[in-house]
Amino acid sequence: MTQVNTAQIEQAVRLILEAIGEDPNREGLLDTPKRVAKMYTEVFSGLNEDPKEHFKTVFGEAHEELVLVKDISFFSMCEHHLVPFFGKAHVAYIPKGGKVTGLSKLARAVEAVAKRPQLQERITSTIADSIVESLDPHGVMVVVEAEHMCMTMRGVKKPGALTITSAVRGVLEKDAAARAEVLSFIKG
Ligand SMILES: Nc1nc2c(ncn2[C@@H]2O[C@H](COP(=O)(O)OP(=O)(O)OP(=O)(O)O)[C@@H](O)[C@H]2O)c(=O)[nH]1
Ligand SMILES: [Zn+2]
Repeated sequence: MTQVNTAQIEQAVRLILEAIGEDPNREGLLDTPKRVAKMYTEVFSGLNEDPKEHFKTVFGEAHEELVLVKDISFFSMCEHHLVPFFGKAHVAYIPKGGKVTGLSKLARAVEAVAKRPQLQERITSTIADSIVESLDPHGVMVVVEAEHMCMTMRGVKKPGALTITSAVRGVLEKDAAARAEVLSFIKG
């Protein structure tokens, strides 16, 4: 497991504060480097986690129809600007051969993948591929909707703009009606 170098983060934050013309020794900022190091340790904790680990929990249930956990809230950090993007992930799969995983494990996998410097597209496809590799299901569909702070608080400044990404695997790739059913459940 990679250990986060908090001393290095603290040093870097002090340098950034100096670089913007702040005084890192003024009272209000004294503990800031330490707080930021603690915060980064938390928000990047997914770097130490393999989402597939969570899918080791399987129940031998003969359910070979849709399972959808929707509205899984997540917070991630855009790898280009290191500011947050956040929203909801919807994770659907059709189990095969009695490989049904715990419902919370789908949300745990989202957390593991989101808590890294990320791209929304990569979050979406990594979750889908982890389910395929671990559970070998009939099909998977992951839809992620998020607002990117780098598009709202800075740069192009478009608050409310929502980015939607999807990753579809297996039978859901070919079956438009099944895909539509998943989408209708997500919307409903
Ligand atoms: N595809 C994708 N792009 C992202 C994501 N998060 C942020 N971006 C984009 O990454 C791009 C980086 O563009 P650059 O031109 O290198 O950086 P920039 O000058 O800060 O760009 P602006 O945001 O347009 O000001 C921007 O268009 C962001 O909107 C993401 O999850 N997926
Ligand atoms: Zn960004």
